[in-house]
Amino acid sequence: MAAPDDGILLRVEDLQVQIGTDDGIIRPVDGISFEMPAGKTLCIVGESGSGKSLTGRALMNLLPDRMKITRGRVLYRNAAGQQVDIGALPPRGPAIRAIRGAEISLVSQEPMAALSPVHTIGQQIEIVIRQHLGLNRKAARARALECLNDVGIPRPAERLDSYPFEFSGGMRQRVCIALALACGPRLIIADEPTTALDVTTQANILDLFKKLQAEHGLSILFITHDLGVVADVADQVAVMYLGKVVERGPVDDIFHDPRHPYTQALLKSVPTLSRQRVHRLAAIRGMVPSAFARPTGCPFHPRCDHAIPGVCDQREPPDIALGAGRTASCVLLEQAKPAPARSAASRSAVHG
Ligand SMILES: Nc1ncnc2c1ncn2[C@@H]1O[C@H](COP(=O)(O)OP(=O)(O)OP(=O)(O)O)[C@@H](O)[C@H]1O
Repeated sequence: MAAPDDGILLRVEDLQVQIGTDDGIIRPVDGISFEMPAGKTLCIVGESGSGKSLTGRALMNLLPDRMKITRGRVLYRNAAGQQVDIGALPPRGPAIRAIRGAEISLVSQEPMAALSPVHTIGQQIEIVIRQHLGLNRKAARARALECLNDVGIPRPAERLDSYPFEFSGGMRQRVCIALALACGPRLIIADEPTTALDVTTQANILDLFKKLQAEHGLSILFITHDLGVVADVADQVAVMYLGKVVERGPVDDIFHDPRHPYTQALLKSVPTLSRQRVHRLAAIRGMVPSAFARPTGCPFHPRCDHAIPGVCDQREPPDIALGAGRTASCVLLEQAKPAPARSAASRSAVHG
């Protein structure tokens, strides 16, 4: 079906992912909704176990065995301008294979796991190009060279014949990004791509994503637990907690006017140069509960300083609309008025 171009590349509606385990069924992604504007970066942020990675994989219909999408839609506007529900496609069928790796590609945290140790990086990039773009060997090699060049690998013509172990961690992540770029994708899902890297290399890789976005008009879904990374790269933010998107909106609104108690607590737990001098950091009390021990009502209520007994432990909070593209799910906000529009102020709260 042809879709009107409203600037939204991907619209996730009420998405739920279920896992059948030996101990029962769990729902690590439990009815989430958000939109990805074309050519922008959306960060999904939250603590470990909040369901960020499985959300990213569900968007590519690339879930591990025993997991499936049980509710909702992943509406993607493809290169031909048609709207496709990715979640409804057979996970191993030709339709999703034509999208995965070609229009939507994945960069994960551990480059060594994504690359074959026994093939040169040239061979690995060329095979993807030949598969999806149908180019001959010579043209595929030229395209692979262009990709290595694009991601800043020095002496790219020589490095095409190197094996992954011959690269440093940061250069290996650049190779993975080159692989993800090889077929000219429209959306890159980057799952904690800098977590395993030292701080300087991390900053270089974040700059690379920004450069590639500016040059190729890429949309990027960036999954991270690090609010410093969010402040650096995000246009839009979705905050996840225990399988739910508890707050979402433009990055400046999330940093300067967080409305959900979980977002507020996350921000208070981030060191800043000015805050370090005068305040102790506030850790969020307690732990993210196991997916098997999901609290009733609001999933955050056992750790929330503002929880109202008899309400937050009983009632699932509704998504409250707080302005354009802005929602938060908390009963405390039910009487809230839309926040005033914010200017693109600095995100110095995290950068210090
Ligand atoms: N293979 C699996 N089998 C059973 N449960 C799983 C599996 N993978 C994930 N889960 C469950 O789903 C939850 C969400 O996992 P997910 O990897 O999406 O979290 P995350 O927010 O990306 O955290 P992290 O940063 O630690 O990966 C986990 O806490 C776990 O309960």
